[in-house]
Amino acid sequence: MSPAEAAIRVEELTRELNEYSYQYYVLASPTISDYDFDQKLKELEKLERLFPQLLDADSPTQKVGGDITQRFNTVRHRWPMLSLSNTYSEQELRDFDERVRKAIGDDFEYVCELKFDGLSISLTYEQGLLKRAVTRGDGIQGDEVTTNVRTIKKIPIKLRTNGYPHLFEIRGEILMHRAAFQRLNNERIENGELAYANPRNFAAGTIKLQNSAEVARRPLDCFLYFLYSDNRNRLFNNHWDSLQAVKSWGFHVSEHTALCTSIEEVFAFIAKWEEARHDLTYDIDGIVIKVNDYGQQEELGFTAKSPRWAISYKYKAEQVETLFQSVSYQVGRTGAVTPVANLKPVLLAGTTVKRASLHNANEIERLDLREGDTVFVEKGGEIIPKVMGVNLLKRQPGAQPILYPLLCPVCGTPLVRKDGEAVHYCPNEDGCPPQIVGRMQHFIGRKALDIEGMGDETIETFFRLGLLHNITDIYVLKDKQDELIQLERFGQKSIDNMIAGIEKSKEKPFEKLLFALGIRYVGETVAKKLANHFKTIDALMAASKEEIQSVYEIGERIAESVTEYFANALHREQIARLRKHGLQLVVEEKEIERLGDALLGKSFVISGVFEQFSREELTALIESHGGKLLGSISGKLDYLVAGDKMGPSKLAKAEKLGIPIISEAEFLQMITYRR
Ligand SMILES: NC(=O)c1ccc[n+]([C@@H]2O[C@H](COP(=O)([O-])OP(=O)(O)OC[C@H]3O[C@@H](n4cnc5c(N)ncnc54)[C@H](O)[C@@H]3O)[C@@H](O)[C@H]2O)c1
Ligand SMILES: [Zn+2]
Repeated sequence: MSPAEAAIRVEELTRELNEYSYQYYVLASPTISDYDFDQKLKELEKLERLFPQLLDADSPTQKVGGDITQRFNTVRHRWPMLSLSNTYSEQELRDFDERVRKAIGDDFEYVCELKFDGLSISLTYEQGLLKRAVTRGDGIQGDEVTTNVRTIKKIPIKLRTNGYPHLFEIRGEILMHRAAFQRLNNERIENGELAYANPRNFAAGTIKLQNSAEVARRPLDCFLYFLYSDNRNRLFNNHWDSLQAVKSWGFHVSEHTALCTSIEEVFAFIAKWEEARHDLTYDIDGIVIKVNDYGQQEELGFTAKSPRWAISYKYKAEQVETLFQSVSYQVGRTGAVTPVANLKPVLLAGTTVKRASLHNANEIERLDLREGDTVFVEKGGEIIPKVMGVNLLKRQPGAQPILYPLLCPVCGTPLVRKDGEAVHYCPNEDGCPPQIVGRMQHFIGRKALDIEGMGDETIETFFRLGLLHNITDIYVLKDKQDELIQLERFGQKSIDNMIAGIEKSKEKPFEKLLFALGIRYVGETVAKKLANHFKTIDALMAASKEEIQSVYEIGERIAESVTEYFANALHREQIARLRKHGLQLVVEEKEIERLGDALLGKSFVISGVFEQFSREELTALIESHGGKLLGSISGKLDYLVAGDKMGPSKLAKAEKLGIPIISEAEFLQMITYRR
């Protein structure tokens, strides 16, 4: 390759790798496998070695990938948080072992650990108390997410034993177990929210939420694997001993760790976990191998991006090739259309795979999927496997591209796609059978009106027989008992049960009903916020988009969806009928526990990061003292409670409108002094 050719290739690889990293770290939706990403990175490294004049300080080979958001305090790491060099091959691992031997001789040990597939976190403890938690960010500085990390039960807030240094930093990986991932992701799908692709993305997305109460609701775990402190070398000689010690201080350290004296033992560890990893309840993507002795680690040192005394051996995600047969388009409760590839059955990671997800039209286009193609299928943390690519060598000449349907595959209505969204929807929400059935199933579901004695199948059967056309029909079933008793497998006892369940659902609180309606983007939490703010369905129905959007943490997308829903005459008529049947359309008083009236009639916006309270806690304080929270700054606002790192535009707006800007302490005085 000539230097000119190399320069072109280096530029091309740099551009591609930067784009993939952005998709991976910032958008949390990778479009290339880790293996392919790492191969491209290695190709770039090689070119930079061959043509050193092409090496740029800003190259992806020199930087730790990651993102820093503007939403948190940015904190500089005392010790840089580096990446690890990685390999997928036995030979490269032997080369690593050779390099280590050359530098420090033959007398050393390795510690082998699992490579947890989560996000790294740095925790600082002072006097045995958790002071600060910071994400890796770009390796030099990261986001301070202490409030969120404090909700993780496996991370001690206060250490119980003695013997730890006065000040130390400990690093580890935050992750979500697969079972929790599937449960919470299914909930999101049911609520019409965007699903996460895998447990790692879910964990990373959770740690960066602004709402710590929501973080606490999502179970996260954390394994610790690095100790740093100024006097570390006086306390321990090596990494292994430090791991045993931090375990006794109360940290969660993996039990699947081994001390190895030869590279052959390392290979045995790798081979064991290649199989055994499927039995773990969380994902790992490889093994980390670290030189044990601290003195030897120092001798080996670091590159710009990673320590020379450690390496990760990554497992290639299991991939198989099979024939793609057709695409099925499934219509969900919210009208979202999901394309699924039907495949020639094939064995993958212990299960037979017949179908694989294609996500949306963009994905089909990206894959350039054609009829009769042979595809690569991979199993990630996802519920169903994913089509990763097409084997172009096996493409039939003249194969036709897959065209996304223009019409709903069930009801024939032209599909729509909103600006900026990847997903197609069938807009015929009140006439498209899977949407009607799905909405009724959602209505009776456990988290909605929780109607006992009625299940998904009952709904389907009743819909098919013409006994139910929409949710309001559920409340007239009691007048149709003569018809019901004729049905097969439906005795008097189950009818009685069901009718009792339906009657009981009339007492469910307004927020449950609001959630049960299945308005797009109105999940449980949003329903609760809207109910608490507007108090009655009439107030909500009369509210403008702007008024809805002014509710704390309610965005434009939700506001638009709610106003659209209630603008529909059919929906208004359904509400009228539900009212006639006696369902709860107002918030029962007493729902907000009142601590005082000091803030009665006053409205607040809170912005930024606070010292003593989380934003959630401040919200609760305002509401329990009779105050109201607004979502945005307007002339009607009484106070802006400003914390650290408040957005400059908010500040400017409040100043322009002459709205009093108060600190956390000033706010607290408002409620203590007047009580
Ligand atoms: N598919 C894509 O589009 C895409 C894009 C960018 C990056 N990536 C992937 O991400 C990798 C880069 O990410 P990275 O810098 O986080 O590297 P990495 O994930 O390969 O390894 C470093 C990380 O491993 C983690 N880790 C887990 N268990 C550990 C243990 N026991 N000891 C020490 N560390 C442990 C730490 O968080 C550490 O930061 C790339 O090599 C690539 O595979 C993929
Ligand atoms: Zn339809």
